[in-house]
Amino acid sequence: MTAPVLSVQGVSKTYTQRAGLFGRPSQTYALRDVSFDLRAGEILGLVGESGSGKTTVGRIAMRLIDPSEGKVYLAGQDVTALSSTALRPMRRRIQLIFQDPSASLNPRQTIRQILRTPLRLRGITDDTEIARMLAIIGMGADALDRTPAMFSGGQRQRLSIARALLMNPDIIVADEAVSALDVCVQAQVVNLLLDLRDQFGLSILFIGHDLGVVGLISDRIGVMFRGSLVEIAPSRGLFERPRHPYTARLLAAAPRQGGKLTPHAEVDAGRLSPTSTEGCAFAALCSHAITECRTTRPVMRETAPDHWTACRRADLDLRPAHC
Ligand SMILES: Nc1ncnc2c1ncn2[C@@H]1O[C@H](COP(=O)(O)OP(=O)(O)OP(=O)(O)O)[C@@H](O)[C@H]1O
Repeated sequence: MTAPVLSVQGVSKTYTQRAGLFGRPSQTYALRDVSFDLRAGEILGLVGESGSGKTTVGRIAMRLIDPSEGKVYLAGQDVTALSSTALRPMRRRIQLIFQDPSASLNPRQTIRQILRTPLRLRGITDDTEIARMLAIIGMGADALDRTPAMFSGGQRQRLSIARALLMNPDIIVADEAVSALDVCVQAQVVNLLLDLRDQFGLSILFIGHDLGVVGLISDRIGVMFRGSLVEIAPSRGLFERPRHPYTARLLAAAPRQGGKLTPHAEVDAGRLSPTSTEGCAFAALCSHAITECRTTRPVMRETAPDHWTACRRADLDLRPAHC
């Protein structure tokens, strides 16, 4: 069996805090003994309430911060032991997408300049890959001379995904990457990430607090609670048979659509018709768009490729105004 693309083993992170100027320092655990593997082409979701340690896991996986204990392996190599110089070529393999693309795209640069930066870092001087990447994210060459402010939030997030992909990574860490977007636009970005996984075999660590969205995009889900990974299971199994009481509480508290949180049961019951025209139009409807992207796409692509392409185009052209 091949090594996981990312392996986090027994990782803990403590911070030292002092109560007031003269207070005694005390240690707080941001993470406690967290272990998991991310496999090639897998989307692993991480959910949990605010402060449960999700972002810390992502930052340690990227070695933006060091763990207090434990090891992180990228493609089998222990990166916790590497110096910052030795780490540099490894860093390219794992790219981060933030919640707020406005903060990560330089407002004074054009999209051409922004997308050229990762290519230059790879020593590539021609722009062919930029045009190809724009097509993948559903944009044309007319985007190149504009600045980030001239795009919607969803378009900016797609552009930041393009920039990350131009580094040619194996892994994307998407930290609350769709949380700030309207639900329609969330569906577009979720669709795009699923496409990228299918096309390029990318592995994605998808961090979020919305169990509905995380459940739909992820193959497996890890549940974080007060710094510990209390449960990790295939997405469907976790929804249907949560093993940890905290997971059950999260599921009970999650907002539902039509009384159901998970779309799997809807598909099984034949309530979604993946290849019908209504199914396609349905995909563009906000509250069901995310549901659709996970459940109908693989079937639609196999059985009705033209329909799937049309549907995907419609989905990419969707504007928040239609919500
Ligand atoms: N630099 C730091 N110094 C001290 N404590 C920190 C630091 N960074 C994170 N923490 C603490 O570690 C814990 C985990 O934080 P983290 O941001 O990973 O949680 P999270 O699940 O991503 O939360 P959110 O969803 O709100 O982003 C929190 O209690 C946080 O206050």
